Amino acid sequence: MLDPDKVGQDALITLLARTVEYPVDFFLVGGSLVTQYVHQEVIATIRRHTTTPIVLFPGNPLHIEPSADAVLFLSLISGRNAEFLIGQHVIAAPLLKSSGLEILPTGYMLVDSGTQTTVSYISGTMPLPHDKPDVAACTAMAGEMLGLQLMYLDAGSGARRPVSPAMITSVRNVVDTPLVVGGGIDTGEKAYEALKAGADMIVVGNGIERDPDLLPQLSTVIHEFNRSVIQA
Ligand SMILES: CC(C)=CCC/C(C)=C/CC/C(C)=C/CC/C(C)=C/COP(=O)(O)OP(=O)(O)O
Ligand SMILES: O=P(O)(O)OC[C@@H](O)CO
Ligand SMILES: [Mg+2]
Repeated sequence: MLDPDKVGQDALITLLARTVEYPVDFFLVGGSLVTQYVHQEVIATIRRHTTTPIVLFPGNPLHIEPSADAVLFLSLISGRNAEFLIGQHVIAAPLLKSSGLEILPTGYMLVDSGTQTTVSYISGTMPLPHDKPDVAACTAMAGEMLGLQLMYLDAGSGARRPVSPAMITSVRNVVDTPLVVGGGIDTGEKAYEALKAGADMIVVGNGIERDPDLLPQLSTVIHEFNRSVIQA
């Protein structure tokens, strides 16, 4: 995940060069609260260096940028704030319709990580309790029944503790949609735990921003994990 406010041009180019050797599946571009509207520039830089698909991760309709490939159309189903369940979507719909972006209807679930996260504050919602996998499972089930095509469990950017393996597994067991997990994954071990518990995709932001050497470590972990799944 690339936060348009945090990625400097030089660091971005260095990171993009490293993804040639250690590829990622997608670049997520976005943030809850963006202060520098440089999505277009960040996307143009990514395009100059790779052909990896670019997916918007928007906090509100101002973050829509048609030069990306797709957008996570997030409905914040862990919360009870109508604005983030459907309100912002009504505002964004005509823009998205004419944008040409692929729309990925996503059940977005915030999970408590011990401290208040930017997303929880900005959305004015309470996250799911960290130790209640059943609540997460029922939320995801309802999201799938409503037609959402992707589930995203997020402990929030820079979370002290990531989503627990128990919660990931309980969601994995009840829905057929792909499952994305993010927030606080800053070591190879945490990435492996999330994959082993049932995540199909992991999102890493702060960890790689802080330590670019995490990228090769994660790449190794993911390759080893995929190899072990193929052999089993
Ligand atoms: C319908 C459209 C286009 C937008 C609304 C989308 C909704 C409902 C968003 C849900 C709530 C929200 C504010 C999500 C933002 C998720 C996000 C991009 C998180 C990235 O992390 P940050 O919270 O920015 O991390 P930092 O605190 O590290 O900057
Ligand atoms: O920055 P981190 O903690 O990796 O979190 C990424 C993403 O899941 C945040 O929404
Ligand atoms: Mg941010």
